[in-house]
Amino acid sequence: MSRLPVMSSKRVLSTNSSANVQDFAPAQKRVRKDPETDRPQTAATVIGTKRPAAAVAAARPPLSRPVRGAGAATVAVGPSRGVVKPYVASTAARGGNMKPPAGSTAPKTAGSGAPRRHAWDLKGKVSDMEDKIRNYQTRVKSVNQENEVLKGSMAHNQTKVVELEEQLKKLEGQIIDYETEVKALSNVRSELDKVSNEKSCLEKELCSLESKYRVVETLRDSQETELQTLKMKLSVQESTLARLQATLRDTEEQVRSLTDTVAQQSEELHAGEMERRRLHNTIQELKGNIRVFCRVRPLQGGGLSKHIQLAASNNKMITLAKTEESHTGKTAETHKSYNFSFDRVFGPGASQQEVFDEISLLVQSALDGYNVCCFAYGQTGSGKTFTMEGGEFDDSRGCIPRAVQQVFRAAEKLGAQGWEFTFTASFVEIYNETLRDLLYTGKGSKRPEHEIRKSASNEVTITNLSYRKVSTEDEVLGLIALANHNRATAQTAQNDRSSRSHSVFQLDIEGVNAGREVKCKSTLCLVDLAGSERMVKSQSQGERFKEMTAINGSLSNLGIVISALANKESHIPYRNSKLTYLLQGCLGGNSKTLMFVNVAPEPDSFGETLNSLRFASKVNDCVIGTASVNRK
Ligand SMILES: Nc1ncnc2c1ncn2[C@@H]1O[C@H](COP(=O)(O)OP(=O)(O)OP(=O)(O)O)[C@@H](O)[C@H]1O
Repeated sequence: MSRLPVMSSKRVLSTNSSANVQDFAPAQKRVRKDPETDRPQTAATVIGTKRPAAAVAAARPPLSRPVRGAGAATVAVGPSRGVVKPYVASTAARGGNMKPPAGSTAPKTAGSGAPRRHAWDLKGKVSDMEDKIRNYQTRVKSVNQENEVLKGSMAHNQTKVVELEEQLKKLEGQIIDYETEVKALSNVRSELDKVSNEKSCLEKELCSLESKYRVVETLRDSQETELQTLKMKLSVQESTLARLQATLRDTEEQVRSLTDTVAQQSEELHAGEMERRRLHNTIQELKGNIRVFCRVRPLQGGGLSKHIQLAASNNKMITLAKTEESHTGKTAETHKSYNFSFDRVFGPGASQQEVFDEISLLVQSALDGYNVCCFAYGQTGSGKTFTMEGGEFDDSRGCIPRAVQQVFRAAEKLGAQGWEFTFTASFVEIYNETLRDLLYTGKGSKRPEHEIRKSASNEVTITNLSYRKVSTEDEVLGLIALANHNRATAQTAQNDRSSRSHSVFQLDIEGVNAGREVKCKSTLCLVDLAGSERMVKSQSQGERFKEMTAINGSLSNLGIVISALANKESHIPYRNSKLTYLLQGCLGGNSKTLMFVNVAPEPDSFGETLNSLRFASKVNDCVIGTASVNRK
């Protein structure tokens, strides 16, 4: 690591010269290198012999020799060997390191050329030895000093070593830290790689985005241009709008005034509608609350009937004329004619529409809140069903479908004036004084029985009868078809039954004008009566006798009721027959009644026609009291 501190040992080593190292090297090694060591130790063998003093003095080394020059010799003369080496040999081996002091006169050793002491010069040798010893002592002292220095240095170095060890520990800790850091850094590096990958991806994306941006910029520029154009257009439009707003304000003002006018006119319209109803009713009352129309059926083979004459001057007279043979035989024949006057007489050529036009005013009265009852009276085959129901084609449709159509159309028109209507239809047959629901759709075996009930508010209802809510003309026509189907089923079981039963179609009408808090309620009742022909008692037997009794009873009671109403009798015998009981609400003071007397033009029906016209004439003479509207 470059951050590691430089070892101080280098400095320590630099203080010691290579010579010093050699000086303090082990003595053995240096001895081996010394050539003097191979030489025979003659000096040792001559210890104790005398030598001259001068020689000794000459052989003595100078005292001022450098301490370091004797280092190796000190080791060489270590006490472990017990051998004293000659100083000369050791110093000679050192070369230039041990320089003798200048001016020294000591005899040279054999190696260096110094004079050798003679064998006898023991003193000189001793002196040399003493010199050597002193020299060695000096050197030992200096070595000791050096040793002390070295010890101090060593202690210092040891301290340093401890310090360095501590530093080393620290550094090892640091290394661990650094290694951890390195690991972390390698993680960082991998992260960095990832990031750099991501970066390159992002750069690519950026490139594509930049190209897109350029496209968008182009687009923006074009849109800005467009925007400018639009702004210009907008300003034009704004000025137009301002003009239009001014116009709108004027128009709103006009609308307000028109709304006021409409409200005023609506008031007037309502008042007008009420006035129309009042006048309409007045007219109907002037015409009579019970009216009788006579209708002559065309001859089945075509042509004109001879015995029925209709007044050409008006359409209210009918004359029955018959020429009979004289019973006395005095005259060839007797001419008898019977004149009858009705509210209206329709000849064989009268269309269904012409007939309906006359009763449509009464249908309007039903919508205005008056009970209306319209029934057809006449012998079998005289045209009652044709008048009331008619045929399938539009032209031949009878009073019931036309009345239904008128009711729904008128209700729709009145809706614009705030009226809302609900309609309930029922269709019932009275046969042999028994009621039968013609709108029944269940199993024949489970047909319920019916009773006529009168509520506290004098409303007549039939128990278990189907009362169907209807809202369209088609729904009602569907119910009429269902009723005809039910009648036809009964007819096959019992021949010619329809001629011997009364069928009563009732449409209950309820109108509400919520805005004006006005309500009205009425019933439009359209009845196809059973054939009115009388049967000779002797010819009527069994069921037929029972039927005829029931029919005659109910028809004659109808006449009685109408007569009682006309005479304002205290008791009106409604309950004497199912027919009058059921029609109670539609007959009398609170209703408008229309009777069709249908006439068969055939000569053999003369008697029945006469009877029918007589009955109708009686009814026509009745003036039933003023009808009151069912309005709240
Ligand atoms: N005004 C008329 N114009 C043309 N055809 C008529 C007219 N009146 C009745 N008819 C025809 O005469 C026939 C008998 O008429 P319708 O069935 O209406 O008599 P009805 O009195 O109802 O008889 P019933 O009492 O048996 O029911 C029918 O075929 C009918 O189409």
